[in-house]
Amino acid sequence: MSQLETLINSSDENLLTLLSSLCQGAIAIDQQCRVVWLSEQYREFLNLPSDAPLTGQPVEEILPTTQLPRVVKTGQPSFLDLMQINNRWCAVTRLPLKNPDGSVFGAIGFIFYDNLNNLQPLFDKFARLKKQLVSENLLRTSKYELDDLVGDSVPLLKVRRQALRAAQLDTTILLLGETGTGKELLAQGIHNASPRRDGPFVGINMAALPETLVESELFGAVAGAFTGATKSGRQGKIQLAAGGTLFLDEIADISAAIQAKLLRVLQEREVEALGSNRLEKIDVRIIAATSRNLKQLVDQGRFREDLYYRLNVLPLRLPALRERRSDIPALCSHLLQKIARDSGLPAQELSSEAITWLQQYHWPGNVRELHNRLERACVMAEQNAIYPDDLGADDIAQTTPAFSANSLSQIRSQAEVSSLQQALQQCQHNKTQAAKLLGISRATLYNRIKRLKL
Ligand SMILES: Nc1ncnc2c1ncn2[C@@H]1O[C@H](COP(=O)(O)OP(=O)(O)OP(=O)(O)O)[C@@H](O)[C@H]1O
Repeated sequence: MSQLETLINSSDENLLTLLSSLCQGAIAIDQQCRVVWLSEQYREFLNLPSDAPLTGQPVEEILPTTQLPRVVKTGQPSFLDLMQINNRWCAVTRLPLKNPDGSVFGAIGFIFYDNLNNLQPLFDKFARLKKQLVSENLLRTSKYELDDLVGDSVPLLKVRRQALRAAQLDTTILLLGETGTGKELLAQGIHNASPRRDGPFVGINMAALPETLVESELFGAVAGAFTGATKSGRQGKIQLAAGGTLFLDEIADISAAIQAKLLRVLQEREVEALGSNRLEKIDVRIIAATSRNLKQLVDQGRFREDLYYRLNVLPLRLPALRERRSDIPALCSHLLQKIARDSGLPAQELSSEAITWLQQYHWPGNVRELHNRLERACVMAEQNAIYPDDLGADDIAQTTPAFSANSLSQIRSQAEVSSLQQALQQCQHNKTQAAKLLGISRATLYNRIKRLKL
């Protein structure tokens, strides 16, 4: 029996009666964040049947948006928070339960929802400010759920299962996979399946930022910290993600200086804004992603080994599209419907020739390239269905390289070089258009050009 259960059971109900009378709902959880006690009133408020066995269950299963686990983890109370439960505004107070030595053995939460009329102006203001933050793009909301990851091939189902389990833990996640395989989509899905789903989801593409801006974008800057810094200073993405998830895309593309600063964030959970000498505690879950071989970069001395191990706590690998060709038909129908919805045009059909071509193409840009080719086809198609030419098949020399003793990575590089060259040629060296055609970001295209020494 846990310490908390002993405490509750030994109080011959007095403690429980007292707690229940103080508020309109109360819940106690233990150190493992399992429910130890729930007041009758709270049970009714949550519409839970009176015979449903609740004790012993992870608290998130009863209250998906609860913040009590954070109180257990940090030992910090939150005296007044506003949250919506069952579409009703509630004022919530959460307290950690501590041993005399300060260690936390549980937490208790109280909610108030009746007679809150005097708090209505506060609720209105809170809702208004939240809306304003979203509209000013300061509070990012993530739109994708794990179910939006289309496909039922074995490797996709595996990664979706792993992601669902990973979402419940608060550890750092490293998403691996080629460009366009859905890493950002998966990161959003994990955030939305995690206890942090009500917090912000803040994404940052490390490769797209000029070196000079990375530091202030990520860690923030105090007023006047550098030439061009705003008068009021700038909040960093890490601070903006407080209480939520920070998604660091293209993590391999950061300088040694940023690697060192990020290591401190991961190790100490502290951040120091540019120009400040104050360390600020932060509460974010980090999901990093890369399409590059991070371990190889570590071996080459181009990425810090200690940072690599801090990031690689829970690696999830997204399969390339060519490794899950059986998902192509479902993806096509999903993407064609999306394109039709976005453009307002009727959804196009694929000819059997197009399906064959889609199944055998090597997809260097993965799902993003599939989306772009289908979008282009919807514009190009002159007949009542999409044909391979509409998908740009004639632009690609689809020559299967004759087998030689080349290593897989050599073959892959050759394929990359040839598709990059063709795309650049086709777009008269306009990099934005070439990146779009290949289904990769401009930053990725620049990286590839540099890496492949084109
Ligand atoms: N399994 C999938 N189901 C549906 N859509 C997908 C899937 N995978 C990727 N997509 C779509 O493909 C596009 C690219 O995905 P995303 O941006 O998540 O890839 P990425 O791996 O993060 O790419 P990069 O490495 O270039 O940043 C997005 O429009 C995304 O919605």
